[in-house]
Amino acid sequence: MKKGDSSADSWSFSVVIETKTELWKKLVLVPCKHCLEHRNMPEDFWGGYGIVLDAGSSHTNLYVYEWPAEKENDTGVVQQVEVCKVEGPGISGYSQTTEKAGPSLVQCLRQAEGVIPLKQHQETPVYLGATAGMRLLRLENKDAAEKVLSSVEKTLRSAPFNFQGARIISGQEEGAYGWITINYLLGNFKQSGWKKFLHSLKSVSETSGALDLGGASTQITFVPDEISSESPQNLLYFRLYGKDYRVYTHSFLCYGKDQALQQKLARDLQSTENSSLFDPCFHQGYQRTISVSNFFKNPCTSVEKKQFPFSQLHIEGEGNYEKCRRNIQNLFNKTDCPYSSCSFNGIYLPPLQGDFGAFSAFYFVMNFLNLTSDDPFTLDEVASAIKKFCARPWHEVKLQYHQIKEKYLSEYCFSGAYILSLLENGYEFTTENWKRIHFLGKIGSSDAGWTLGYMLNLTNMIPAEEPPAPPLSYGSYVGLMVLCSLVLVSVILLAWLLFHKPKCLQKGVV
Ligand SMILES: O=c1[nH]cnc2c1ncn2[C@@H]1O[C@H](COP(=O)(O)OP(=O)(O)O)[C@@H](O)[C@H]1O
Ligand SMILES: [Ca+2]
Repeated sequence: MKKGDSSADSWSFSVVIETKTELWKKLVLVPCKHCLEHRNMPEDFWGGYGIVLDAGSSHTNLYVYEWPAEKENDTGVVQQVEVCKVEGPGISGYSQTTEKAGPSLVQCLRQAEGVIPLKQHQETPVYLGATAGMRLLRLENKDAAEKVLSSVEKTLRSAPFNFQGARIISGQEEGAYGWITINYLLGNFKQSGWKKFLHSLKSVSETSGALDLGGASTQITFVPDEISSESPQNLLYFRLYGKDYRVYTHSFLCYGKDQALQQKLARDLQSTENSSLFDPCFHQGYQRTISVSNFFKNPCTSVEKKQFPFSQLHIEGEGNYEKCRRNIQNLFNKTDCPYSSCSFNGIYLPPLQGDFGAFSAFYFVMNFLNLTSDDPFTLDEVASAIKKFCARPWHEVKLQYHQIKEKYLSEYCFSGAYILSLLENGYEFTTENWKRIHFLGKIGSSDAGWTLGYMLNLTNMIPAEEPPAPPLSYGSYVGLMVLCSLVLVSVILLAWLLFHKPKCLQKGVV
């Protein structure tokens, strides 16, 4: 397979999805020495930069990562040094003008050129991973999705970096790489000292679960207490630093916050005979008009398609949080569950376990609502804060937050209510384990998201086996030598005292 062939999903990736037994679908991190050769990367790859473009449904972000020259024996050494938000929509927004998708990335690629030293440009790998917006476009119009990918590939190949592929990643990968990122940044994979000792007593290491909310999909990934083989497509197996991890993951397409709103509106439309609608999830006084004909082209709403005697729908806000929650609840089908336990829509979910890092739109929304403090808010406090915000009239909200984009501002009430519905009704977080959700924007200098995990894996930076202990540092070596010398001198002194007792002691003279 040729380098950079974006049509192949697994050509040079050290993550390969394979079915090892009937029961396990395994996502194995292969310790592949040869991977670097396959990817035309220099052997002395350590000490450099890597670029990942996160082509999300709403927009594309370019991240530059840097790692030190020494292959350190600890996690958390790879760091984000730059992020650039691409102007305009996500690449799936170029379905009508596919040739413009690639050029939209040029400005951020130039910015990366300024950050990375010139002599390292050629060896710097660049990857683009597209998520749910492109998964939806592929469902709606495969040809347009391919053209968009070709356009971005063309642009990335013309940049001075080492192009490594532009592809649509699966929801399972998105969940897995998000989980890898946050646990890598939190230092959960490699422990030292007492922490390592404590963890070695347990069969499974303590890791943090990952909750990712995008515009078009949402992912939940964690290590459950007991693993059942009921739903193999939700189970992944990793071996990292010599430890096995059995991870549950699921990605819900159409349940990112933008598509969830589209789904909600599509349902509301079913019960209206006229061209205007009151919506409890928008502030009182807020108005929006949507085109009905475009609305049902989207795979997330197409099942609700029917003929309407009007082409424009006029929406008016009511600002009623409780009604909004009831309205959103209809998106989660909790009736049929073919497994021992489910989240919604008949999808297996094992009992929730441990702490969770909630990032991307989970963080953006909760941060806007001032609900992300270190001393976590209770579930009741969060609900009443969102209720209060939803009840504020639109003119007042707009006046106070005039600097915020109207699209975001007008939807924070819906988004807050949706986040609570997803977590409380969808995944069934309770008042008790709500405390274990931590809303994270960054960990250190790096954004929480799937991109770092993706790059760490593709550059083979997380080994399957624990690397041998490093040689001692100079300081520790000197310290050890001094300690040995002291012990040796003490032993000689003690022996001398025992075998050559001073005469005064031998004669019992005091
Ligand atoms: O500052 C912000 N405030 C509120 N929402 C934001 C902000 N920045 C990004 N978002 C939202 O976060 C979500 C990011 O989703 P993304 O584009 O990654 O989609 P995907 O992961 O489903 O492909 C979108 O809904 C976007 O509108
Ligand atoms: Ca995303």
